[in-house]
Amino acid sequence: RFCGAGSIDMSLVLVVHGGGGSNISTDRKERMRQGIARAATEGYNILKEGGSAVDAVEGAVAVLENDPEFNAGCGSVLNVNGDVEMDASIMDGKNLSAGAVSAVRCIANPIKLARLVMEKTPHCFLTGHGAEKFAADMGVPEIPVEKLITERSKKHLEKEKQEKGAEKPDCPKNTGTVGAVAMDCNGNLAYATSTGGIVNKMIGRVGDSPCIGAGGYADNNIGAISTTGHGESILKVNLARLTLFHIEQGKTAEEAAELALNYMKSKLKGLGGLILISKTGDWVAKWTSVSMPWAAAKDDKLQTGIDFGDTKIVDLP
Ligand SMILES: NC(=O)C[C@H](N)C(=O)O
Repeated sequence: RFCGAGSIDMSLVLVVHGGGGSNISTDRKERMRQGIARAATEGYNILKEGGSAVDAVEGAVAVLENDPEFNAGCGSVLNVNGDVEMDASIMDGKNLSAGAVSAVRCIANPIKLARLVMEKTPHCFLTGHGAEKFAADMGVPEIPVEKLITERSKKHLEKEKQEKGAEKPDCPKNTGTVGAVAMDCNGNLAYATSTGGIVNKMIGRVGDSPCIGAGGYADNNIGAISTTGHGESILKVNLARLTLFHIEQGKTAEEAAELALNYMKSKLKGLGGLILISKTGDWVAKWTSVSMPWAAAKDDKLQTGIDFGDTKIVDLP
């Protein structure tokens, strides 16, 4: 079934997140809320024009990678060397096709490279030099690293080095990882997640975001999910697949999200968040971190939030 404009299916759903983390300053909050709303609207419009769930999550995440407020693409946090190494992954729930890249540098949109890995290679995960060579072969422009580094990310690294604070599972400071989940007019599900990782990380550190089953998962028979938070904890519990497992066991999206996040918290003191759409089109945004910017577009309404209980709803044009 192709949905062109004019045959708008009300089951279209697009949810995005801007990373589970600690307190966000008031003016940054406003910029993040605007960014997250822009990304959700972009993804939802792709769905309304008949685009696939994969097109929508890629489009929404690319908007957030290009927004310097978020820890992905431009605005990524810096590693111990003051360099940017980015991770991203994407998955098509129709056939479980997946693509991921890790530790990539000097490209604007890691999520687009992850999609190319999914569609143009027999593999599902490329890393470091190999991923960069593949990007060059695919004609993805190389950009100077300075274009990805912001004043805020430089200050963030400086402060982190002074405080010598290694990221603790119970206080993830690195808000701003981005993700999206979508259901298209054919009922297909997809997810995309992209991040700069955690500030002051070791060179070559890979987090949960590019790992299928940890940073996200999509299966039309169950649901689509993108996660954020303390990467090492998320990897250890396979947070995305664990959440979907609970849905397979008959839990609602809400119950599944709560069970999986609470498991990570009780077992590892790991905090984080997730966005999820079940195969029935129910969606949820949940977090155990202090905050998580999120936005959801469905039935031509846009909901946004950052802290607990601050949801705003507006009509989409
Ligand atoms: N804020 C985040 O979501 C960070 C990401 N999960 C990582 O550990 O790389």
